[in-house]
Amino acid sequence: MFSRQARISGFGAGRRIATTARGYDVLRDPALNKGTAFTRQERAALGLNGLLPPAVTTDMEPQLARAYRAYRAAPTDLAKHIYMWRLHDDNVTLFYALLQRHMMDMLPVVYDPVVGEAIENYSEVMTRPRGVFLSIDDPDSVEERLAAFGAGADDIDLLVASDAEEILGIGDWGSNGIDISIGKLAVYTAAAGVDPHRVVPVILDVGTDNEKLLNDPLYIGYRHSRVRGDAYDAFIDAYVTAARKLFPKAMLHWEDFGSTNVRRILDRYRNTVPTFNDDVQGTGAIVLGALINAVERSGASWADQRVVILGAGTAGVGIADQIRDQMVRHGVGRQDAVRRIWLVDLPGLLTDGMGDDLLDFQRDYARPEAEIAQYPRTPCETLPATETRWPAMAGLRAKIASAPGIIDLATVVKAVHPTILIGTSTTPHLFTEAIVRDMASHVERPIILPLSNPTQLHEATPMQLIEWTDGKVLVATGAPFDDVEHKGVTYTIGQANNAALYPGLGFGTIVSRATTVSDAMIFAAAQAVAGQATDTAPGAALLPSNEDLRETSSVVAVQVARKAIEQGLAQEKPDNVVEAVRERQWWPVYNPVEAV
Ligand SMILES: NC(=O)c1ccc[n+]([C@@H]2O[C@H](COP(=O)([O-])OP(=O)(O)OC[C@H]3O[C@@H](n4cnc5c(N)ncnc54)[C@H](O)[C@@H]3O)[C@@H](O)[C@H]2O)c1
Ligand SMILES: O=C(O)C[C@H](O)C(=O)O
Ligand SMILES: [Mn+2]
Repeated sequence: MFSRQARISGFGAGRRIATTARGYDVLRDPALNKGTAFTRQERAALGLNGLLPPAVTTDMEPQLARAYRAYRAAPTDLAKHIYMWRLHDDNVTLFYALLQRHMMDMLPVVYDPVVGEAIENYSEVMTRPRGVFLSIDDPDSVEERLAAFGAGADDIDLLVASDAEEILGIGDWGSNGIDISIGKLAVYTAAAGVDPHRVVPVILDVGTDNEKLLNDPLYIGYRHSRVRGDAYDAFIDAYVTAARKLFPKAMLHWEDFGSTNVRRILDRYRNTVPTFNDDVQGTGAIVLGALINAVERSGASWADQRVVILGAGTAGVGIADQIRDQMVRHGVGRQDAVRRIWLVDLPGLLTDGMGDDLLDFQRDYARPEAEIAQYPRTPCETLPATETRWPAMAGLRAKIASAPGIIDLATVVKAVHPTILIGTSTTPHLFTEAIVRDMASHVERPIILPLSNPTQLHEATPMQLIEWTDGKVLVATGAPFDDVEHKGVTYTIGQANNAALYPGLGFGTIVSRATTVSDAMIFAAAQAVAGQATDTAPGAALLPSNEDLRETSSVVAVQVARKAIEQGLAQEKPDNVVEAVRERQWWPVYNPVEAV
């Protein structure tokens, strides 16, 4: 990703870079390269005369203009994504300066939704490898491979790792999933100012069950089915052990694991390592942020909410846990709070009769059989036999599909009259007009969050929800959507994507060097995001705009670091947390490069 030839002192603007590199070695190092922005003195000292055209453009503007033109000329979103990462190969500073200037345009190209397309086509997208590839085929080499990255113990703040079993809502993409670790880290830098030279993207290749990849001669990963069980756990442990040893100050971020592994991994490390799972906790917290504002605007109280969640996997139950805790904060008993949440998945409403077939983190929410005995059952087709992504849920559905049949979403909505409906099912169109109209007929301001990424997987579009509820809905979505006009009101759609939360959560953890990431730190992050969407006019978004991501993330980081200090988890306790966050932020500005 960058070379170690450059030793960088200080943070942010004004730091100096000293290098022993000369000539092409300077230009080929994306951390050092400034292209035409090298001054005449730097060109002379670094042996660049003759290797650059004569124009000297130290204020970056002409470079930004050139790069933006090239970006616009790329014919498709995927071509734009590839262009951006080629630019990054060339000049990291210019990449982030461009991204920051055109955040609303470019974030969806570098990150979600286009990152999903890039992962599906990664053999075309990959040019220069980025990050670290670890393999379960060679668990003894984990430390050696991480060490090959070339960073010292004090050089790394953050690692993002994925085993790519459940990328967004598009399933298993094996080693191609390195691009989600890379994309998440780009957002950390663009949003929060995490130094892009102090991070490591990691892919944990445990094989893939994706037949398409296994049969693709261009596939870049290991060609065998996913390894599970003890060997899997030992491999994860080898990664954590090596990462902790080599980079003892770094935070570990987990991304896009499958629902049968995700909680076990999180629970194993959360009390001893500075770590969080973005899909469980980051998502839970950004959704809670949106709901804090939605419930307030609905005029109802937290104690009166009834919540239906479609898709009871990693994200769905992560969200349920945050909602449960929020109800408890508002005086509801824990068991009562659990009873106000209904989880619906492939087998329909989850009930306690499903017993051991449920995933461990779902069990608390299973409805008592006695309660649902009278609910009508719907016979339904089972999934195609090839469906392997959710064996537990698909198996349960197959068991009950024809007799007695499942209790489907429409039935649950009819019976429960939810105030909040959330979609994390990876399946488009499941919030049908009939279901939404039914919900809206029983509640003044239905709160509906279709969250399945990428865009085309959303359970409904904001335009549909606004139309079907005649503008009464309070809506936020996982992917970015344009404003919707309805009866003279402009509805701005807040994006409930964890990208608005995890960068600040991670940066606050880094700045305070917290030893763990506590529930209170996560709640502080949710409150901090919610507090920044203050416009309550009709149609106003429930969350702050991504245009303001730097601002939002800074506030989140400050609140998270303060909470870590307050809870005694911080190893660094600056008197002025705001100043400490500001000082540590990396900005895409050119700094002087000195020859040594
Ligand atoms: N907006 C965000 O910030 C955000 C964050 C995390 C995840 N997500 C999205 O949420 C979705 C789920 O992600 P995850 O990590 O929880 O995946 P997961 O695999 O852990 O969970 C998906 C669940 O959906 C269920 N499901 C599949 N088809 C269904 C159907 N037809 N009806 C009901 N349930 C069905 C599966 O059985 C599984 O339990 C993805 O599309 C992902 O992109 C969004
Ligand atoms: O990556 C995203 O856009 C959000 C989330 O982490 C997801 O898995 O969908
Ligand atoms: Mn994710």
